[in-house]
Amino acid sequence: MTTVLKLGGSVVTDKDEPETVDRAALTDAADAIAEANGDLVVVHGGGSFGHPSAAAHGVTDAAGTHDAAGIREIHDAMGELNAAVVGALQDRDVPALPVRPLSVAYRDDGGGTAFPSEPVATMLAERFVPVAHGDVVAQRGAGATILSGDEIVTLLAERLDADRVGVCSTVPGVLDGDGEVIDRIDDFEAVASALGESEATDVTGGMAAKIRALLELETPASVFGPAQLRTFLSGGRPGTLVARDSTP
Ligand SMILES: Nc1ncnc2c1ncn2[C@@H]1O[C@H](COP(=O)(O)OP(=O)(O)OP(=O)(O)O)[C@@H](O)[C@H]1O
Ligand SMILES: C=C(C)CCOP(=O)(O)O
Repeated sequence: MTTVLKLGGSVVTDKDEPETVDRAALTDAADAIAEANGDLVVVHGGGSFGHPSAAAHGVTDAAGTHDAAGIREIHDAMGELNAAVVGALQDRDVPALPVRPLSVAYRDDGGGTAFPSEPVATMLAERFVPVAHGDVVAQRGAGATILSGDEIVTLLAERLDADRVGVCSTVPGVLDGDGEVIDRIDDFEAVASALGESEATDVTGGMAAKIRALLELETPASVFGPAQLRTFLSGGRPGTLVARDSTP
């Protein structure tokens, strides 16, 4: 059983304070992951590390830069957060290892992304827990652009033929216009009017971009909040199920 789990940057950082880890939330998430069984790939987002730094350099998932110092700054900020996540997991005896996208992933001039999955698959085969993150990556014709953790989740889930996909964000699921959790989404347009951007600085499009990415997947994905992480990791389906067909 292979599970790909995204830990939202908004969960593991304080999105209102620049480059600040939310230690309590990260500890809770690491405790839940330490109890999980099966092959697990963790991907985390940018939160108050990647997003402000990308915004400061005018870089998004569509707008690139050739400023090498700026690219390094974004990558370093994400490296710092990645070290905190890997460290919290290793502190709980989870055999976590960092996976840094800038060194392996790239985009073509149409924005198509390649993320070689062999290093991740080999880590899994050796019983490690790979921990990748949203990052800045080279893009042909554009310098470098932002690759979101959500897109990495979909790319790795496909390449690794994942059985389960979970996206843990600060919200208990995707909310409708009345603030109620939507049980299931199989069509973007049906929910588009309720989907917005993130409330914090976010260069990759918040919930709307997340749902678009997850609807590309063959494997159904769950979107849920931190309080439901254990439920998801023990086989439950909390929050919103994003599934483009009738697969359960
Ligand atoms: N209909 C909606 N339902 C739920 N959340 C929504 C909705 N519309 C907009 N949002 C916003 O989307 C945010 C989640 O997207 P965001 O990209 O910030 O999360 P994340 O993946 O946890 O963080 P990061 O992008 O840093 O990894 C929520 O915190 C909320 O502010
Ligand atoms: C902003 C950077 C560098 C990463 C974005 O990843 P996301 O938070 O998953 O959208």
